[in-house]
Amino acid sequence: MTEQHAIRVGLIGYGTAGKDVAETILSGQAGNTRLTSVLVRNAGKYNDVSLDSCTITDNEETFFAFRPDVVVEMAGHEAVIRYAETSLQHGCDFMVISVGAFCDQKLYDRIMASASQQQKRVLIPSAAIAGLDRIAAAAQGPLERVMLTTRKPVKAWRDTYAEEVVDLDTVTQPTLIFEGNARESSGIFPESVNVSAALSLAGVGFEATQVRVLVDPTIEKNVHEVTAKGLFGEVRIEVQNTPSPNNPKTGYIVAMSVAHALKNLSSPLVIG
Ligand SMILES: NC(=O)C1=CN([C@@H]2O[C@H](COP(=O)(O)OP(=O)(O)OC[C@H]3O[C@@H](n4cnc5c(N)ncnc54)[C@H](O)[C@@H]3O)[C@@H](O)[C@H]2O)C=CC1
Ligand SMILES: O=C([O-])CC(=O)C(=O)O
Repeated sequence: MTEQHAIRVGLIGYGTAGKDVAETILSGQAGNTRLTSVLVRNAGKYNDVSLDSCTITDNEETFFAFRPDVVVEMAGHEAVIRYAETSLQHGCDFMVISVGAFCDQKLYDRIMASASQQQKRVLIPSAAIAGLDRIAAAAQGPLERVMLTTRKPVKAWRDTYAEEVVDLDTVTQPTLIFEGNARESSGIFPESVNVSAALSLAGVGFEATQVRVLVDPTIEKNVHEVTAKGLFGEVRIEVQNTPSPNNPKTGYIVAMSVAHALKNLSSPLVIG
């Protein structure tokens, strides 16, 4: 494939993970892709940022005028609500990391209908979690249990729902702050437990996916443990993600996973 045929990428959000994704594309780590435009909320904040020939804009029309093949959302639930259907209707695939927004079933159904109608795809990279391929394969047969346990250090829980249920300044022991299903966890933790939504969509859905969330002052990394049992057998997968210094809620691996998913779009070899 020549540079001329590079996959055109439009990025929504230039925060912790979005910036890292932009860098991977510019450095060639995301395969044969080209960053055409970045949609931000206030372009004036980025006057000093130079991304080769890519345009940073806060204007939706300008963003889509660059005709991206794939729009990559790295901006949060509100951006999914606002731009998923619009992206598909502009003829773009939509790669999404704020998957928890899909806990709104009506929104999810509308987005899926748009994707089918436009013959475009919604792409969900593994991001902070692992084993989605295994859970999706295992869901081909009966699955009797899929469970996620998410544990993060105190600093990852500032400015979240956790502050309503635990005193983050004094907590010394691992403390359970949520137990329920993924429909609930995706909505309660929009910035921290999107992984529960990705797991649901891979496996047994939002209601049947069980979720436990802990504030854990004894750990340094963001830990996600997936367990599942079914006809296929059993699996237990634990990831320990190094938190990004700019946003300890998010691991470095999130942008790396998006880069890998983008690379898969143009690679002759697709693994996973
Ligand atoms: N699926 C997964 O495993 C993971 C998903 N996430 C999701 O990714 C999101 C982003 O993570 P970070 O980069 O760490 O957050 P961040 O807070 O560092 O960056 C988000 C950026 O998006 C921008 N933004 C928000 N709404 C926007 C809009 N409508 N248009 C354009 N830009 C907008 C913000 O100004 C900010 O610069 C999180 O909120 C979370 O929902 C994060 C980690 C893992
Ligand atoms: O990066 C992580 O550990 C996971 C995360 O924030 C999310 O799922 O929203």
